[in-house]
Amino acid sequence: MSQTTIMDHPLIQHKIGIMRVKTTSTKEFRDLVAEVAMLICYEATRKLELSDIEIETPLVKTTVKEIAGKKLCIVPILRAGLHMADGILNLIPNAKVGHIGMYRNEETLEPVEYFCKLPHDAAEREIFVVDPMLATGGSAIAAISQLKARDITKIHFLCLIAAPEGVKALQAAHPDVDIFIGSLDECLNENGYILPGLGDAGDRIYGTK
Ligand SMILES: O=P(O)(O)OC[C@H]1O[C@H](OP(=O)(O)OP(=O)(O)O)[C@H](O)[C@@H]1O
Ligand SMILES: O=c1cc[nH]c(=O)[nH]1
Ligand SMILES: [Mg+2]
Repeated sequence: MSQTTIMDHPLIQHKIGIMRVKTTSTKEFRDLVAEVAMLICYEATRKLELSDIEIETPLVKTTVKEIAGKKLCIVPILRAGLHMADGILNLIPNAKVGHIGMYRNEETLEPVEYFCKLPHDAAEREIFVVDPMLATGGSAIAAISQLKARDITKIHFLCLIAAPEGVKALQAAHPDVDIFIGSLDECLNENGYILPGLGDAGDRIYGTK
């Protein structure tokens, strides 16, 4: 049974609050994307399986835990997801990274895919799809459908900000995918932007507006 988890950690709420401020600089915004992604990843990896290994401390032999299998893969949805992936790689540096390029048509709000490159053994991996914004849900739904078409089954979705409309659509389209959300906002506006939101995440990360 999949779950939707909304983060209530004070650090996440504090940092997302700074990201919402329109005068927050590109550099600070970018740094915060990586930091909040890392904090959400901490929760999203809570159920990873562990196995026992024998080691020697400087004093005795003992048994310690390690992540079983070590088959993880982060899949950022370009562009804005890219910097979330960088933050998460600080926590799980040996994860492989796949990329899905997707942008929203500004009039129809439909996602347009322009790139997909995944590790050759992606179907054997536990996948963390990352994108800061879940608005209508179209981009996340299309990206996850693309993964499932390649026989990938163990999928989690991580975002910084979600609209209720997007959460509902994603849950309906992919009920098997766990969703981790930094902040659940109020609604979408008439242009498909999240309110109160933080604006266009990609533009704010890369300074393109
Ligand atoms: O839930 P949706 O309605 O599909 O909207 C969310 C998408 O919109 C943004 O990407 P955008 O299209 O602006 O591309 P960018 O990352 O290149 O800026 C965001 O990063 C998501 O991918
Ligand atoms: O509010 C929104 C909605 C979609 N994409 C963004 O970057 N921001
Ligand atoms: Mg954008």
